[in-house]
Amino acid sequence: MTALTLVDSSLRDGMHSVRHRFTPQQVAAVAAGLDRGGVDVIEVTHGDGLGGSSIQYGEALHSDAELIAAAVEAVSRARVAVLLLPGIGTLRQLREAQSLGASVARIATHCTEADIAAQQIAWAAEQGMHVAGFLMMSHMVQPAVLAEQARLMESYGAGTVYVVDSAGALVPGTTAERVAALRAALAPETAVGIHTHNNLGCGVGNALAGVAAGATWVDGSLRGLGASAGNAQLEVLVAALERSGRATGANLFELMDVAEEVVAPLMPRPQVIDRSGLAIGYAGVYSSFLLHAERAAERYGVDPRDVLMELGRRRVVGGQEDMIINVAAELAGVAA
Ligand SMILES: CC[C@H](O)CC(=O)C(=O)O
Ligand SMILES: [Mn+2]
Repeated sequence: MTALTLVDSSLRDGMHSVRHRFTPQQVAAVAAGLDRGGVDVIEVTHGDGLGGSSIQYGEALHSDAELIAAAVEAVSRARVAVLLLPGIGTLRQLREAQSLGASVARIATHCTEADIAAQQIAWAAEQGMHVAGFLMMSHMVQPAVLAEQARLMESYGAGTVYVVDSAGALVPGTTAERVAALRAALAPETAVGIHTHNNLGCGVGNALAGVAAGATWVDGSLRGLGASAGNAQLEVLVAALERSGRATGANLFELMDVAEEVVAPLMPRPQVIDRSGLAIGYAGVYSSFLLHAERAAERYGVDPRDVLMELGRRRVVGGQEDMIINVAAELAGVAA
């Protein structure tokens, strides 16, 4: 059985929860703990990836370069990964990250837009980085369609392709179908990854289902720290994997300690599934729609959950935020 690659996203997906305000000292403390805990890959960058710091996505307190350098310095065996979304981050920023010691490049696109990552994936693979293609909002397409997109990423040079449940809208069965479709479509030497969110309370369960279906790169965050309802809680995931007979190579007690003593004090609030997080997962829409939906709903006197549900039914994706006002107005029976 292929060994699992355990990936931590606390210092990247968790950035959304702390409004991109981690300091190099905090990054170093968390990364050192994850390294001691036996995590294989530690992802560090702005929540929206390299170059994400902006008025649009939220200004970070420190540059990606400072944070990557702090993580690289703090680890002795784990690899440091960076996220890049084509259109937000640039190859120049990826080159800088690599020169600072990042050796894994996670290149993310919407689940039907793998082709926009051809250049970035090919470049990073040529530089000798391990490239993980990240198919976001994977619940929005059927498994066969997702598998075609994964094959595109593989053809550009990705060594791993991920099913990414950005909205936390998958459940164990629909997760397993997608992972199995990728596993069947990709070459045996290409790994399949699983990145889950907890909006429907299935973060850890979906990761387990993904691993049972053939995923070998598996993501989590300490204490679940991540966007919206958070990610699969890494220390819980490790315990559950071990109890399901999959060795992780991690030191569980060390991870528990880092989660409790280092990460928990940095969290603005416990990572719970509140009604907003649950509505995002139930509707299957981008978590960034929430604020817009709440504002539009208030303006037109409707329930934001109804707005989110209708956006989900219409399969509205990032970039179509102007639809949110139209939907709220339509639900209120008035012109936008
Ligand atoms: C905006 C990037 C996004 O947070 C990537 C990710 O972790 C996801 O889609 O779940
Ligand atoms: Mn995520």
